[in-house]
Amino acid sequence: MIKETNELIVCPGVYDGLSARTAIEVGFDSLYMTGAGTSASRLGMADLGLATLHDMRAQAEMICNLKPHGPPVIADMDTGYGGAMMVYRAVCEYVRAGVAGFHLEDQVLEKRCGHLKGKAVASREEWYIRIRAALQAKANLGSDIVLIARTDALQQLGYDECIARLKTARDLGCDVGLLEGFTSKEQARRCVKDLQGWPLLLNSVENGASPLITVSEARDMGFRLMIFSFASIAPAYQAIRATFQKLKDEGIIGTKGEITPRKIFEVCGLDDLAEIDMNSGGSSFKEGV
Ligand SMILES: C[C@](O)(C(=O)O)[C@H](CC(=O)O)C(=O)O
Repeated sequence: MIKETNELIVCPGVYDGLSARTAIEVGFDSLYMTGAGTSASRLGMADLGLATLHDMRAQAEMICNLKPHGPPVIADMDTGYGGAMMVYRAVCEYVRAGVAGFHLEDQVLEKRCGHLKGKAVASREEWYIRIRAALQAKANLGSDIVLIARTDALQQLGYDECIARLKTARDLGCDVGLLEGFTSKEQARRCVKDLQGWPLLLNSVENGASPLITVSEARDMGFRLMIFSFASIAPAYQAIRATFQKLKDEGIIGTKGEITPRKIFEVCGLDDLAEIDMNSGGSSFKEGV
């Protein structure tokens, strides 16, 4: 997709099957699987490097295969979960899962969300080893999976170090760059200029370390991809908490009339499934559903 268009590709962050289905219902044609959201929903754990390759691949595989020709999914690959061999294996697993693109970062293995304090990054060479391993996997599988090089070095080592790392990542053959945690709009604009000609991804995390940048601002700045990591996990938490509080206080849930069980199941493919059954001569839906 990134090679077919010069338009900014906007990906809402999804963290589970229902949030992915909801983004598809709204009409997004590409999705981002957030690692923070996967860790929160699958493990009930903070984004501190606890989600394993197995957790991430399984969630990505489910999301990528909800619809036969569903929207392409960019998935978080954190640090690649180990050294060269592990990164190689992670890329092979993401390719087989149907992932369209992934970001691979330079934090130490005991990583944390890019918008928290106290991050530590691995050496340049350690990150390049991860990248070379990922590129080998791509080449050996003949895969066009998009490799997004993400640096988290800004907080610890400053802007110039990020640009140096990203330039090398670009020269090694990464498809897209991502500088995590811009501290100003000016810095974001400057980064696009400093890496001109190479597609860059902007990670928007409201109330995180970076200023709020809108889709149209990101487009004007020249970013090519934009992910909204917390687009579903934050509102989901807000809505679930408010509802639970209402249940606790008032003894009811208070769901709007149009949100029936059937409506939720429709979002989750009810009609497609009924069609498959009927086309196969099944009778599960003869009396309606
Ligand atoms: C992009 C990210 O890796 C994610 O998991 O969605 C996180 C988002 C977040 O935790 O704020 C990150 O920016 O590190």
